[in-house]
Amino acid sequence: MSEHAIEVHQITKRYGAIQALNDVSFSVRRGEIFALLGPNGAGKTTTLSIIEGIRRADSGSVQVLGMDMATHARQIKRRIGVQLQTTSLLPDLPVIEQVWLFGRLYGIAMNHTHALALLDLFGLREQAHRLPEHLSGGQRQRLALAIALVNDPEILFLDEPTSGLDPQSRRTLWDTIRRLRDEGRTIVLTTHYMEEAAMLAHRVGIIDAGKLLALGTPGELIRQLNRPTAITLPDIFPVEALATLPAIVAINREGGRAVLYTQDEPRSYQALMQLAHERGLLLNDVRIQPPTLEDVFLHLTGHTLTNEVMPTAALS
Ligand SMILES: Nc1ncnc2c1ncn2[C@@H]1O[C@H](COP(=O)(O)OP(=O)(O)OP(=O)(O)O)[C@@H](O)[C@H]1O
Repeated sequence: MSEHAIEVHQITKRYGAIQALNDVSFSVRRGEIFALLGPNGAGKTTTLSIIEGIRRADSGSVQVLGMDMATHARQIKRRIGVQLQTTSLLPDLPVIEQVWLFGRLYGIAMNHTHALALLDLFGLREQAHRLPEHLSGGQRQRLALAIALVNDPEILFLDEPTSGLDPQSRRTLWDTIRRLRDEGRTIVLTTHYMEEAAMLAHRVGIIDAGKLLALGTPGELIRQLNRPTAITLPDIFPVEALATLPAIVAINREGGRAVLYTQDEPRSYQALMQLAHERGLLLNDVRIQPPTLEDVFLHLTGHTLTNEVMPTAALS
């Protein structure tokens, strides 16, 4: 059995004059959470829908679970789950009936107990007889996930699963996604939240303007950037003393703060603490800022990922 759940080879896609995808290739390993990270219009949804067999690429090929999408779409579709956009929920159907309906589309006759058990997994038992419009945003997203699982899929596709959610709902959904992957499923998601890719995904593909620009674990992508970490502290040491600290590549002093740029944060930090100890100075309010995926994105594209900043409460 191939270690890859998905292999995408050189896919391209045009919509009239718009080159939505340009020679995109990557693979997704079995059992990983893979995130396609990019801004609006980058080509994330197009990529996902081609892998799901909803759209066709103009050229290139896609293998899913060892089968070619061009020849085995039916077999593949039985083994994957696609999270609907919540706007695609049927407005007049109570929650539990939505689950039954999608089960029937897969030829699965779910009984009441089975459907309730699925809703239970997503904390939706009490909402079973409500209409979608009476659910919160987070509950609607969880219902869409529950529906994507009716056929017990091996691969789950989630298009911007936490878009528009508040920080608490977003964290809850991250936990749910991790649990689904712990059950052995492969998860492919798209996001334009840098923190979401960094915290949730094993590997990330960075996509912009239809091109896949980089691929790797968040740690690898950040390390390849080879940028120093910034250590900000009160400006209480002479610059000559700071310059003797190991691995420091630059020092800035401004507005009562000193910023040390280091290639080896643990070594520099330890030596800094030692320096404070030797001089009998108390060192508090020290901030450490390693480079982030946002820096990687900026470096690759020359522009920022998104104007929409995730509230920091989501990270606390
Ligand atoms: N059906 C379509 N017809 C014409 N252009 C399209 C169509 N679907 C997408 N596009 C264009 O193709 C490009 C890629 O769109 P796509 O939806 O794949 O990006 P995305 O990264 O998923 O963005 P978003 O997060 O906004 O959905 C965009 O320029 C978009 O406007």
